[in-house]
Amino acid sequence: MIKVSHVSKSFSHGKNAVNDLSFEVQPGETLVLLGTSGCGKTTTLRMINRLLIPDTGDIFIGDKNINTETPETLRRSMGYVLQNTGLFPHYTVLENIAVVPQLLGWDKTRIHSRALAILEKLRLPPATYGDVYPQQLSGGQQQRVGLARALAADPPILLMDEPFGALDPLTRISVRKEFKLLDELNSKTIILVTHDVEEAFELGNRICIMNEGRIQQLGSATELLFNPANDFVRHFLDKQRLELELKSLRLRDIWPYLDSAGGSTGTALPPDTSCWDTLEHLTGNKAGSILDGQNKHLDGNILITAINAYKKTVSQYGHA
Ligand SMILES: Nc1ncnc2c1ncn2[C@@H]1O[C@H](COP(=O)(O)OP(=O)(O)OP(=O)(O)O)[C@@H](O)[C@H]1O
Repeated sequence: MIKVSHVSKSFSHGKNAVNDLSFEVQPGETLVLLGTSGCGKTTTLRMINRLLIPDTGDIFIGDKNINTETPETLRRSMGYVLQNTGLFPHYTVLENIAVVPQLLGWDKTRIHSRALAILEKLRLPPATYGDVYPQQLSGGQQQRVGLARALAADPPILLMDEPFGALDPLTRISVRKEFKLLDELNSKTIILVTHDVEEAFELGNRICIMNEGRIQQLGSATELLFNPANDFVRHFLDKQRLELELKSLRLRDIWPYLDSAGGSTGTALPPDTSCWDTLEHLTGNKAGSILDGQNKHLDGNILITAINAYKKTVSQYGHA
Protein backbone atom coordinates (compact mmCIF):
# COMPACT_ATOMS: atom_id res chain seq x y z
CA MET A 1 0.00 0.00 0.00
CA ILE A 2 1.11 3.57 -0.71
CA LYS A 3 -0.08 6.19 1.76
CA VAL A 4 0.33 9.92 1.20
CA SER A 5 -0.52 11.83 4.36
CA HIS A 6 -1.03 15.62 4.51
CA VAL A 7 1.79 16.30 2.06
CA SER A 8 2.55 19.85 0.89
CA LYS A 9 5.30 21.18 -1.32
CA SER A 10 6.13 24.67 -2.54
CA PHE A 11 8.91 25.85 -4.82
CA SER A 12 10.86 29.09 -4.68
CA HIS A 13 8.02 31.30 -5.94
CA GLY A 14 6.07 30.48 -2.78
CA LYS A 15 2.75 29.15 -4.02
CA ASN A 16 2.08 25.56 -2.99
CA ALA A 17 2.48 23.16 -5.92
CA VAL A 18 0.89 20.47 -3.75
CA ASN A 19 -1.34 21.40 -0.85
CA ASP A 20 -2.22 19.08 2.05
CA LEU A 21 -2.55 16.02 -0.16
CA SER A 22 -3.73 12.73 1.38
CA PHE A 23 -4.66 9.48 -0.33
CA GLU A 24 -4.01 5.76 -0.21
CA VAL A 25 -3.42 3.29 -3.02
CA GLN A 26 -4.22 -0.32 -2.26
CA PRO A 27 -1.95 -3.19 -3.37
CA GLY A 28 -2.74 -4.14 -6.97
CA GLU A 29 -4.76 -0.98 -7.54
CA THR A 30 -4.25 1.54 -10.33
CA LEU A 31 -4.82 5.09 -9.14
CA VAL A 32 -4.84 7.82 -11.77
CA LEU A 33 -3.88 11.40 -10.90
CA LEU A 34 -5.86 13.53 -13.33
CA GLY A 35 -5.89 17.29 -13.71
CA THR A 36 -5.01 20.34 -15.73
CA SER A 37 -1.43 21.36 -16.43
CA GLY A 38 0.40 22.58 -13.33
CA CYS A 39 -2.00 21.10 -10.76
CA GLY A 40 0.79 19.17 -8.99
CA LYS A 41 0.55 15.65 -10.47
CA THR A 42 4.23 15.25 -11.37
CA THR A 43 5.36 16.87 -8.13
CA THR A 44 3.30 14.27 -6.24
CA LEU A 45 4.87 11.39 -8.19
CA ARG A 46 8.37 12.78 -7.69
CA MET A 47 7.84 13.01 -3.94
CA ILE A 48 6.74 9.36 -3.80
CA ASN A 49 9.97 8.45 -5.57
CA ARG A 50 12.01 10.83 -3.32
CA LEU A 51 13.20 12.88 -6.27
CA LEU A 52 11.61 15.70 -4.26
CA ILE A 53 11.20 16.03 -0.50
CA PRO A 54 7.85 17.27 0.85
CA ASP A 55 7.88 20.43 2.98
CA THR A 56 5.37 18.84 5.33
CA GLY A 57 3.56 15.53 5.60
CA ASP A 58 4.60 11.89 5.24
CA ILE A 59 4.61 9.17 2.62
CA PHE A 60 4.51 5.49 3.51
CA ILE A 61 5.12 2.37 1.46
CA GLY A 62 3.50 -0.41 3.45
CA ASP A 63 4.06 0.71 7.02
CA LYS A 64 7.49 2.22 6.30
CA ASN A 65 7.94 5.98 6.09
CA ILE A 66 9.97 6.54 2.92
CA ASN A 67 12.23 8.95 4.85
CA THR A 68 13.66 5.99 6.69
CA GLU A 69 15.00 4.41 3.48
CA THR A 70 17.76 5.56 1.16
CA PRO A 71 16.42 6.85 -2.17
CA GLU A 72 18.30 4.00 -3.93
CA THR A 73 16.64 1.27 -1.85
CA LEU A 74 13.26 2.93 -2.27
CA ARG A 75 13.61 3.25 -6.05
CA ARG A 76 14.43 -0.44 -6.40
CA SER A 77 10.87 -1.20 -5.36
CA MET A 78 9.48 1.19 -7.97
CA GLY A 79 9.51 1.34 -11.75
CA TYR A 80 9.27 4.87 -13.15
CA VAL A 81 7.93 5.48 -16.66
CA LEU A 82 8.24 8.95 -18.16
CA GLN A 83 6.49 10.66 -21.06
CA ASN A 84 9.72 11.10 -23.02
CA THR A 85 10.73 7.53 -22.05
CA GLY A 86 14.06 8.69 -20.55
CA LEU A 87 15.88 5.97 -22.51
CA PHE A 88 19.65 6.25 -22.77
CA PRO A 89 20.31 7.12 -26.44
CA HIS A 90 23.73 5.45 -26.58
CA TYR A 91 22.47 2.17 -25.10
CA THR A 92 20.77 -0.47 -27.22
CA VAL A 93 17.27 -1.60 -26.30
CA LEU A 94 18.63 -4.62 -24.39
CA GLU A 95 21.22 -2.47 -22.60
CA ASN A 96 18.53 0.03 -21.59
CA ILE A 97 16.38 -2.76 -20.15
CA ALA A 98 19.35 -4.21 -18.27
CA VAL A 99 20.11 -1.02 -16.31
CA VAL A 100 18.09 -1.69 -13.14
CA PRO A 101 18.78 -5.44 -12.90
CA GLN A 102 22.51 -4.58 -13.22
CA LEU A 103 22.21 -2.08 -10.36
CA LEU A 104 20.56 -4.81 -8.34
CA GLY A 105 23.53 -7.10 -8.97
CA TRP A 106 21.72 -9.76 -11.01
CA ASP A 107 24.04 -12.11 -12.89
CA LYS A 108 24.42 -11.69 -16.65
CA THR A 109 22.46 -14.79 -17.68
CA ARG A 110 19.49 -13.82 -15.53
CA ILE A 111 19.51 -10.24 -16.86
CA HIS A 112 19.68 -11.42 -20.46
CA SER A 113 16.87 -13.94 -20.19
CA ARG A 114 14.64 -11.48 -18.31
CA ALA A 115 15.29 -8.76 -20.92
CA LEU A 116 14.41 -11.15 -23.74
CA ALA A 117 11.25 -12.30 -21.96
CA ILE A 118 9.98 -8.79 -21.22
CA LEU A 119 10.62 -7.66 -24.82
CA GLU A 120 8.62 -10.62 -26.12
CA LYS A 121 5.78 -9.75 -23.76
CA LEU A 122 5.72 -6.20 -25.06
CA ARG A 123 5.57 -7.44 -28.64
CA LEU A 124 9.09 -6.32 -29.53
CA PRO A 125 10.80 -9.50 -30.79
CA PRO A 126 14.36 -9.33 -29.40
CA ALA A 127 15.91 -10.62 -32.63
CA THR A 128 14.59 -7.51 -34.41
CA TYR A 129 14.68 -4.90 -31.68
CA GLY A 130 17.18 -6.02 -29.03
CA ASP A 131 20.29 -4.50 -30.57
CA VAL A 132 18.89 -1.29 -32.05
CA TYR A 133 19.14 2.18 -30.47
CA PRO A 134 16.11 4.13 -29.20
CA GLN A 135 16.19 6.68 -32.03
CA GLN A 136 15.75 3.82 -34.53
CA LEU A 137 12.35 3.04 -33.00
CA SER A 138 8.94 4.65 -33.44
CA GLY A 139 7.43 6.61 -30.55
CA GLY A 140 5.13 3.72 -29.62
CA GLN A 141 8.01 1.26 -29.68
CA GLN A 142 10.17 3.56 -27.53
CA GLN A 143 7.31 3.82 -25.09
CA ARG A 144 7.13 0.05 -24.84
CA VAL A 145 10.89 -0.16 -24.24
CA GLY A 146 10.46 2.45 -21.47
CA LEU A 147 7.79 0.25 -19.91
CA ALA A 148 9.97 -2.85 -20.38
CA ARG A 149 12.81 -1.10 -18.59
CA ALA A 150 10.57 -0.09 -15.69
CA LEU A 151 9.23 -3.65 -15.39
CA ALA A 152 12.56 -5.46 -15.87
CA ALA A 153 13.31 -6.03 -12.20
CA ASP A 154 9.64 -6.80 -11.46
CA PRO A 155 9.08 -3.98 -8.93
CA PRO A 156 5.81 -4.17 -6.96
CA ILE A 157 5.12 -0.46 -7.62
CA LEU A 158 4.95 1.38 -10.93
CA LEU A 159 4.88 5.18 -11.19
CA MET A 160 3.91 6.42 -14.64
CA ASP A 161 4.07 10.07 -15.68
CA GLU A 162 2.06 10.74 -18.85
CA PRO A 163 3.35 7.42 -20.22
CA PHE A 164 1.43 7.72 -23.48
CA GLY A 165 1.57 11.51 -23.75
CA ALA A 166 4.06 11.73 -26.60
CA LEU A 167 2.15 9.37 -28.88
CA ASP A 168 -0.25 10.29 -31.67
CA PRO A 169 -3.91 9.59 -30.80
CA LEU A 170 -4.20 6.31 -32.71
CA THR A 171 -0.94 4.82 -31.44
CA ARG A 172 -1.90 6.02 -28.01
CA ILE A 173 -5.13 4.04 -28.06
CA SER A 174 -3.45 0.85 -29.25
CA VAL A 175 -0.52 1.08 -26.79
CA ARG A 176 -3.05 1.72 -24.00
CA LYS A 177 -4.99 -1.39 -25.01
CA GLU A 178 -1.84 -3.49 -24.90
CA PHE A 179 -0.96 -1.97 -21.55
CA LYS A 180 -4.32 -3.01 -20.10
CA LEU A 181 -3.85 -6.59 -21.23
CA LEU A 182 -0.33 -7.04 -19.86
CA ASP A 183 -0.38 -9.81 -17.26
CA GLU A 184 2.88 -8.38 -15.80
CA LEU A 185 0.82 -5.47 -14.45
CA ASN A 186 -1.92 -7.49 -12.78
CA SER A 187 -0.48 -7.53 -9.31
CA LYS A 188 1.29 -4.15 -9.42
CA THR A 189 0.35 -1.08 -7.47
CA ILE A 190 0.29 1.70 -10.05
CA ILE A 191 0.04 5.47 -9.87
CA LEU A 192 -0.45 6.94 -13.32
CA VAL A 193 -0.42 10.66 -14.11
CA THR A 194 -2.37 12.02 -17.05
CA HIS A 195 -4.37 15.01 -18.19
CA ASP A 196 -6.34 12.82 -20.62
CA VAL A 197 -9.79 12.17 -19.15
CA GLU A 198 -10.57 9.20 -21.39
CA GLU A 199 -7.24 7.57 -20.51
CA ALA A 200 -7.89 8.08 -16.80
CA PHE A 201 -11.30 6.42 -17.00
CA GLU A 202 -10.01 3.57 -19.11
CA LEU A 203 -7.05 2.67 -16.93
CA GLY A 204 -7.86 3.74 -13.38
CA ASN A 205 -9.54 1.62 -10.72
CA ARG A 206 -9.98 4.96 -8.99
CA ILE A 207 -9.29 8.47 -10.20
CA CYS A 208 -8.00 11.43 -8.22
CA ILE A 209 -8.99 14.74 -9.80
CA MET A 210 -6.65 17.57 -8.80
CA ASN A 211 -6.67 21.32 -9.22
CA GLU A 212 -4.13 23.86 -7.96
CA GLY A 213 -2.34 21.33 -5.79
CA ARG A 214 -5.46 20.04 -4.07
CA ILE A 215 -7.58 16.93 -4.46
CA GLN A 216 -11.01 17.87 -5.73
CA GLN A 217 -12.36 14.33 -5.57
CA LEU A 218 -10.99 10.80 -5.40
CA GLY A 219 -13.31 7.99 -6.36
CA SER A 220 -14.49 5.42 -8.86
CA ALA A 221 -15.59 6.43 -12.35
CA THR A 222 -19.27 6.24 -11.42
CA GLU A 223 -18.75 8.22 -8.21
CA LEU A 224 -17.06 11.03 -10.12
CA LEU A 225 -19.65 11.02 -12.89
CA PHE A 226 -22.85 10.66 -10.89
CA ASN A 227 -21.79 12.13 -7.59
CA PRO A 228 -19.35 14.97 -8.32
CA ALA A 229 -18.02 16.59 -5.16
CA ASN A 230 -18.10 20.11 -6.60
CA ASP A 231 -18.54 22.21 -9.74
CA PHE A 232 -14.90 21.79 -10.73
CA VAL A 233 -15.28 18.00 -11.00
CA ARG A 234 -18.63 18.35 -12.77
CA HIS A 235 -17.27 20.76 -15.37
CA PHE A 236 -14.01 18.89 -15.79
CA LEU A 237 -15.90 15.84 -17.07
CA ASP A 238 -18.62 17.67 -19.00
CA LYS A 239 -17.02 17.52 -22.45
CA GLN A 240 -16.86 13.72 -22.59
CA ARG A 241 -19.69 13.03 -20.15
CA LEU A 242 -21.97 10.94 -22.36
CA GLU A 243 -19.17 8.70 -23.60
CA LEU A 244 -17.70 8.33 -20.11
CA GLU A 245 -21.07 7.43 -18.65
CA LEU A 246 -21.77 4.81 -21.30
CA LYS A 247 -18.30 3.32 -20.89
CA SER A 248 -18.38 3.32 -17.09
CA LEU A 249 -21.86 1.90 -16.56
CA ARG A 250 -22.16 -1.88 -16.77
CA LEU A 251 -25.27 -3.86 -17.64
CA ARG A 252 -25.34 -5.07 -14.03
CA ASP A 253 -25.70 -1.43 -12.87
CA ILE A 254 -28.85 -0.87 -14.91
CA TRP A 255 -30.19 -4.42 -14.42
CA PRO A 256 -33.04 -3.43 -12.09
CA TYR A 257 -34.32 -0.95 -14.68
CA LEU A 258 -34.68 -3.52 -17.47
CA ASP A 259 -37.88 -5.50 -17.91
CA SER A 260 -37.72 -9.27 -17.93
CA ALA A 261 -38.39 -10.94 -21.28
CA GLY A 262 -40.17 -14.25 -21.86
CA GLY A 263 -38.04 -16.22 -24.28
CA SER A 264 -34.38 -15.98 -25.03
CA THR A 265 -33.62 -14.43 -28.38
CA GLY A 266 -30.54 -12.58 -29.52
CA THR A 267 -27.09 -12.88 -28.03
CA ALA A 268 -26.42 -13.19 -24.34
CA LEU A 269 -24.17 -10.41 -23.07
CA PRO A 270 -22.24 -10.81 -19.80
CA PRO A 271 -23.43 -8.48 -17.00
CA ASP A 272 -20.10 -6.66 -16.89
CA THR A 273 -20.47 -5.50 -20.51
CA SER A 274 -20.33 -1.71 -20.62
CA CYS A 275 -23.37 0.18 -21.89
CA TRP A 276 -21.08 1.58 -24.61
CA ASP A 277 -20.21 -1.92 -25.89
CA THR A 278 -23.84 -2.96 -25.54
CA LEU A 279 -24.97 -0.07 -27.73
CA GLU A 280 -22.37 -1.02 -30.31
CA HIS A 281 -23.61 -4.60 -30.20
CA LEU A 282 -27.22 -3.51 -30.54
CA THR A 283 -26.42 -1.28 -33.52
CA GLY A 284 -25.38 -4.37 -35.46
CA ASN A 285 -28.01 -6.69 -34.02
CA LYS A 286 -31.06 -4.43 -33.59
CA ALA A 287 -32.31 -6.34 -30.54
CA GLY A 288 -30.91 -8.79 -28.09
CA SER A 289 -31.59 -10.35 -24.77
CA ILE A 290 -29.11 -10.69 -21.99
CA LEU A 291 -28.79 -13.66 -19.75
CA ASP A 292 -27.88 -13.77 -16.13
CA GLY A 293 -30.24 -16.23 -14.56
CA GLN A 294 -33.10 -14.41 -16.26
CA ASN A 295 -33.58 -12.85 -19.67
CA LYS A 296 -33.97 -9.16 -20.22
CA HIS A 297 -35.15 -7.72 -23.47
CA LEU A 298 -32.90 -5.02 -24.83
CA ASP A 299 -32.81 -2.53 -27.64
CA GLY A 300 -31.25 0.92 -27.98
CA ASN A 301 -34.29 2.79 -26.59
CA ILE A 302 -34.72 0.43 -23.66
CA LEU A 303 -31.04 0.80 -22.83
CA ILE A 304 -31.14 4.60 -22.81
CA THR A 305 -34.36 4.61 -20.75
CA ALA A 306 -32.77 2.26 -18.21
CA ILE A 307 -29.62 4.42 -17.99
CA ASN A 308 -31.75 7.50 -17.37
CA ALA A 309 -33.74 5.66 -14.68
CA TYR A 310 -30.46 4.59 -13.03
CA LYS A 311 -29.15 8.17 -13.08
CA LYS A 312 -32.36 9.49 -11.58
CA THR A 313 -32.20 7.01 -8.71
CA VAL A 314 -28.54 7.70 -8.10
CA SER A 315 -29.01 11.45 -7.87
CA GLN A 316 -32.17 10.92 -5.78
CA TYR A 317 -30.39 8.81 -3.18
CA GLY A 318 -26.99 10.44 -3.55
CA HIS A 319 -24.85 7.39 -4.27
CA ALA A 320 -23.51 5.62 -7.32
N1 LIG B 1 11.40 22.34 -9.97
C1 LIG B 1 10.46 23.28 -9.90
N2 LIG B 1 10.76 24.55 -9.59
C2 LIG B 1 9.80 25.50 -9.49
N3 LIG B 1 8.49 25.28 -9.69
C3 LIG B 1 8.13 24.03 -10.03
C4 LIG B 1 9.09 22.97 -10.16
N4 LIG B 1 8.42 21.83 -10.48
C5 LIG B 1 7.10 22.17 -10.57
N5 LIG B 1 6.94 23.48 -10.30
C6 LIG B 1 5.66 24.20 -10.27
O1 LIG B 1 4.77 23.46 -9.46
C7 LIG B 1 3.46 23.44 -10.00
C8 LIG B 1 3.02 21.99 -10.22
O2 LIG B 1 3.83 21.41 -11.23
P1 LIG B 1 3.68 19.90 -11.68
O3 LIG B 1 4.74 19.62 -12.69
O4 LIG B 1 3.62 19.02 -10.50
O5 LIG B 1 2.25 19.92 -12.37
P2 LIG B 1 1.55 18.85 -13.31
O6 LIG B 1 0.17 18.72 -12.83
O7 LIG B 1 2.38 17.61 -13.38
O8 LIG B 1 1.57 19.58 -14.71
P3 LIG B 1 1.79 19.01 -16.20
O9 LIG B 1 0.56 18.21 -16.53
O10 LIG B 1 1.90 20.25 -17.03
O11 LIG B 1 3.05 18.19 -16.18
C9 LIG B 1 3.52 24.26 -11.27
O12 LIG B 1 3.09 25.56 -10.97
C10 LIG B 1 4.99 24.26 -11.63
O13 LIG B 1 5.35 25.44 -12.31
